[in-house]
Amino acid sequence: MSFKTKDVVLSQTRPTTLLLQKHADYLASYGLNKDDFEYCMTEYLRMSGIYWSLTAMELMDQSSRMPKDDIIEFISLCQDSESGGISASNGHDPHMLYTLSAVQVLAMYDRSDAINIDGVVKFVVSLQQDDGSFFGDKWGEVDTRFSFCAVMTLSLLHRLDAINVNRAVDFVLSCMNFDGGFGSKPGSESHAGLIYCCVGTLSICKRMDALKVDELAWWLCERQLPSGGLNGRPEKLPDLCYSWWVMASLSMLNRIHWVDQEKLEQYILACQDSETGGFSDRPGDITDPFHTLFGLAGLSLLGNSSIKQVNPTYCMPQETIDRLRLEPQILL
Ligand SMILES: CN(C(=O)[C@H](Cc1cnc[nH]1)NC(=O)OCc1ccccc1)[C@@H](Cc1ccccc1)C(=O)N[C@@H](Cc1c[nH]c2ccccc12)C(=O)NO
Ligand SMILES: [Zn+2]
Repeated sequence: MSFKTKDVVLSQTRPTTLLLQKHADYLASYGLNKDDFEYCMTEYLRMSGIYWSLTAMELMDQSSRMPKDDIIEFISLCQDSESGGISASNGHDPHMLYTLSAVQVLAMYDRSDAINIDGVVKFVVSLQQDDGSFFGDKWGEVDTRFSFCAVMTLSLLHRLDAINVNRAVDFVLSCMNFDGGFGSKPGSESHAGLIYCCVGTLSICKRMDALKVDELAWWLCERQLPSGGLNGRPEKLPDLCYSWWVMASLSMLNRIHWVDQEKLEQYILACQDSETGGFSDRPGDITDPFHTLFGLAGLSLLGNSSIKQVNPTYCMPQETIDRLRLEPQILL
């Protein structure tokens, strides 16, 4: 009987060095062709796409190639005057996810003055529920992702005191599973992306004392496969973006040495496309700005000195977090 572990095999002809200039050129030209099919199909998450591209360019010290004034004008047009929330594109519904992406972009540009900050605070506060959880928008979906959006958005604006932080933490802790991990709601199965959101929430609220650190770190390092890549749950295929969700979590837990960092770096480098530039989820797949950010951010966490330091809690340049004098907790 053979047990076939779901994994990929890295080819002998894979990239083994960082193609920095290719990635900067890829992101600088991405989305310039507004008629492009992919550009139109991703309008629903445009604000996040801007955050991924700008953060990646910042980490490569190439953000001067981004259209700064157009981006800032786009963001101010996306704020809903009635709710105070920000939408992914003009005319779309305001949502926690895109309010966060917009505030992250403006924080990097040091231009929070381009939006109505009190409006953003009002929007986030309006979505907190009695049990401490947060809706994503007025339609009422609860998910620990939105707890993370809430505390990240408010802390970037130095307005964390506007919500009930103790209740927010209590809800996140009510989602902790026997394996030390977290899901989207109480009783949901552990998932690396949601673990990243819950650990990040506790890091910003300085409540990491409540974590079952060794059980959680063990579950996280178990995500690594023979290829060196990481998956998001047991039995799943490796995916580059999970390198970030898992490693950023281990970084906050001060357990990053629990994964084989050399093999992980090989997997990340293998996800580059030497022709188009950019990173994909697995070697040979089509690249996109989302996986390009998380490939670069992952290499930064592994100590690649040709990439600027990234903050594991905020997934933003450390220099931005330092300028804002934010001190998210990491375990010592
Ligand atoms: C909505 N998204 C996803 O569902 C991706 C899809 C995917 C990519 N590779 C495999 N699947 N999955 C994903 O982000 O899962 C990780 C995750 C899940 C929940 C919470 C946090 C992270 C992606 C977009 C996407 C869609 C389709 C293909 C590629 C990217 C997405 O927007 N993820 C979010 C996840 C996230 C990161 N930080 C957060 C903070 C708060 C809330 C969410 C996030 C993001 O990166 N926001 O900036
Ligand atoms: Zn992915």
